[in-house]
Amino acid sequence: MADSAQAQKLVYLVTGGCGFLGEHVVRMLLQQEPRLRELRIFDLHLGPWLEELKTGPVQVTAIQGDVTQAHEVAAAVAGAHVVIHTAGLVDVFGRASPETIHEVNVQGTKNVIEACVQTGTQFLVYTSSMEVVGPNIKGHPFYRGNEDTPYEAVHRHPYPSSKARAEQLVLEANGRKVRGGLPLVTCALRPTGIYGEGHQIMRDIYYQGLRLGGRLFRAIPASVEHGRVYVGNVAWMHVLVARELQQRPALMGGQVYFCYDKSPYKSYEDFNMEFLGPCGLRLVGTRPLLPYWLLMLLAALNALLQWLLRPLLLYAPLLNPYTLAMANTTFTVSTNKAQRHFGYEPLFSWEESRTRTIRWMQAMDSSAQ
Ligand SMILES: NC(=O)C1=CN([C@@H]2O[C@H](COP(=O)(O)OP(=O)(O)OC[C@H]3O[C@@H](n4cnc5c(N)ncnc54)[C@H](O)[C@@H]3O)[C@@H](O)[C@H]2O)C=CC1
Ligand SMILES: CC(C)CCC[C@@H](C)[C@H]1CC[C@H]2[C@@H]3[C@H](O)CC4=CC(=O)CC[C@]4(C)[C@H]3CC[C@]12C
Repeated sequence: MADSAQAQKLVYLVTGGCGFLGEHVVRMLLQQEPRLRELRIFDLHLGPWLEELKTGPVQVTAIQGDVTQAHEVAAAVAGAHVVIHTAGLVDVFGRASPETIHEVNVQGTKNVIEACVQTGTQFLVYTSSMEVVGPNIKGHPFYRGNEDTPYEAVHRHPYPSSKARAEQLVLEANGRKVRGGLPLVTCALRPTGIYGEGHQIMRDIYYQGLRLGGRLFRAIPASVEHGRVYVGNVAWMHVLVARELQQRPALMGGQVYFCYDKSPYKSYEDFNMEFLGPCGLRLVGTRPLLPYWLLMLLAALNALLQWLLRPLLLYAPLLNPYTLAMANTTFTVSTNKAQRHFGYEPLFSWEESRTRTIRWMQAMDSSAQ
């Protein structure tokens, strides 16, 4: 008892802890980080599921706050040993303005960095994205690349631009002196497209398929590979990187790591069918049903409609020029940098990741009926 009381001494803060990834990070920390004394969960919207966590041995503190408000961030960070900054505005559908995306993703990250410096927090893990690399606007493929693969990263869309700028700020902050004189140690994790329990886009595509009579129509050639990674493994990587950053600051400080696991390389649609298929949906066509030029036209039309309707309503379909380019450009990673630097191995096999995701979708399905 005395031993475990002594061992439980660390305070962690997870920003965005009620989001899709954030919730998995929170639950993973509670399961896998025995040195945890207090876990602070900071989010704009707090989830009701937090209540059930408050009965465990770790003190769980829910903080409703906004990363764009420097004073709220500083108050949450004060006294924390480690910050895992997952909060962000994930919008590639034109729901939010470019200014708002920048404010949350860039200014929010600046506020987190400054809060660490001012209050003396030494370890900061940032959830970046594959999108800081690509796909770029020229549609160049990134085929099974790693952290050192040369690639022309060119951003125009507000989301990847904001993630790239925020990642740069986090990496540049590595080594800054925090209050008390110790150096800040930072690193960034770059997930590819995350899937798993709680994935909103998968849910949307599933309901779209149901509306279309249980069918989805192939839009992208099966040969275009899109990188995907299971949310449980992304969460595990966050827990491990946060722990090991404290042990190996010289090696890991200022580094970026792609998030990867054993999920197969497939096209975006074929990959989704691994889960949607067992839920009764069918992907129609071995080749795209519409020619690419027509899809581009439809995507452009959607963008025009979004602009025209904006004063009246928010029209934000899945298909727009940006999402089409994303889905239609090969972007996959093949790396072992996380394994080499901090001993990462996926916690969940592909079979388990798949089963868990299917189980979640089937439960969603039965609760909807
Ligand atoms: N979903 C994906 O496929 C990928 C996501 N990422 C990154 O992972 C992180 C988490 O993404 P998801 O969990 O998918 O998104 P999400 O939208 O489910 O979670 C983001 C969380 O941040 C919170 N948040 C947003 N604005 C905030 C603000 N101003 N102040 C405080 N909290 C705020 C939201 O309330 C939400 O709970 C993001 O930084 C995203 O850029 C990176 C790669 C892929
Ligand atoms: C109807 C179209 C032909 C298919 C649309 C699919 C798109 C909605 C998705 C294709 C690729 C996705 C993105 C990708 O996985 C990388 C991402 C990384 C992030 O950091 C956030 C999410 C996302 C932008 C993801 C969003 C949905 C797609 C664009």
